[in-house]
Amino acid sequence: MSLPDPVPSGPFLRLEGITKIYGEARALDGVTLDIAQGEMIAVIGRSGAGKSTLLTVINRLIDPDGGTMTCKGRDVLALRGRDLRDWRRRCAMVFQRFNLVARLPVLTNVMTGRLALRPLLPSLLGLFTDEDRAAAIEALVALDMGAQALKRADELSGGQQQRVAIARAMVQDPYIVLADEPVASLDPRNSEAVMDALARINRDHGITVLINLHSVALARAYCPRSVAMSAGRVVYDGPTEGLTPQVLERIYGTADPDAIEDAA
Ligand SMILES: Nc1ncnc2c1ncn2[C@@H]1O[C@H](COP(=O)(O)OP(=O)(O)OP(=O)(O)O)[C@@H](O)[C@H]1O
Repeated sequence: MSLPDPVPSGPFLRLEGITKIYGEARALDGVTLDIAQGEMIAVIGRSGAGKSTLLTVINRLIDPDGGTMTCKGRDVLALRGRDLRDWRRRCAMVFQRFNLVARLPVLTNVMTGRLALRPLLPSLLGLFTDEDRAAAIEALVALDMGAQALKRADELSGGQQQRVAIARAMVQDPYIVLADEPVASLDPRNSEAVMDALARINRDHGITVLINLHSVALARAYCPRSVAMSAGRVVYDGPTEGLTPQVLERIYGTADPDAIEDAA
């Protein structure tokens, strides 16, 4: 899909009335959201609130049952074939479990992000170009992971593996990185390194970042804007500093940070 170059402000992605129903569960229930290019947004809320579903609908891994989604005015839900593949690579996902190939070198893992940019046959054969290699090294260096490039992925700590996954997302040349609980399985030091990496790609490369987080403290430290979900609905959308104890009580039923982490 050929979109105009990203602009620094104004709605980039617009969701209106997005609904996703699984049997009895309304995973998303009329979600309306405007996202500007270059934002770094935390998505918070209790377990089952719809946070993961929101990211996968944006990426179009799943399609909603209702509502509209536009990117710079273009109907994202109408994209098919090559345009849809292009959209998915422009919305790079980062998962809690990294999804790296354990026995392959870090560099190869990152280069697989480039496969989405290429015709199917070379992709199937896993053939990488010098350009792929250069892009992968550049992304690793940008995230202070250059020295690890030739190690096997499973030799790295969880935080380092997640930074490799972020480098892999970067070489997809994304408009937006959708990170689904990227630090949920990491200790505080590694969580910070991963959040720093996401903040860096946001700040230095202008990539919009949407992160599902269990921790309100991390949202406060890294994300100027928070979107809180409850039962598939957006119940708060505004500055993260506006998450007062009263607002948290409304979102989680408690304002106690430990109880919030357990509920999320
Ligand atoms: N594939 C599916 N089939 C059936 N129900 C689903 C499916 N995916 C999600 N749901 C339901 O949709 C609702 C929202 O789930 P979702 O995973 O988006 O929540 P979440 O906020 O990301 O939760 P968590 O923080 O636990 O990951 C839940 O009730 C969940 O059980």
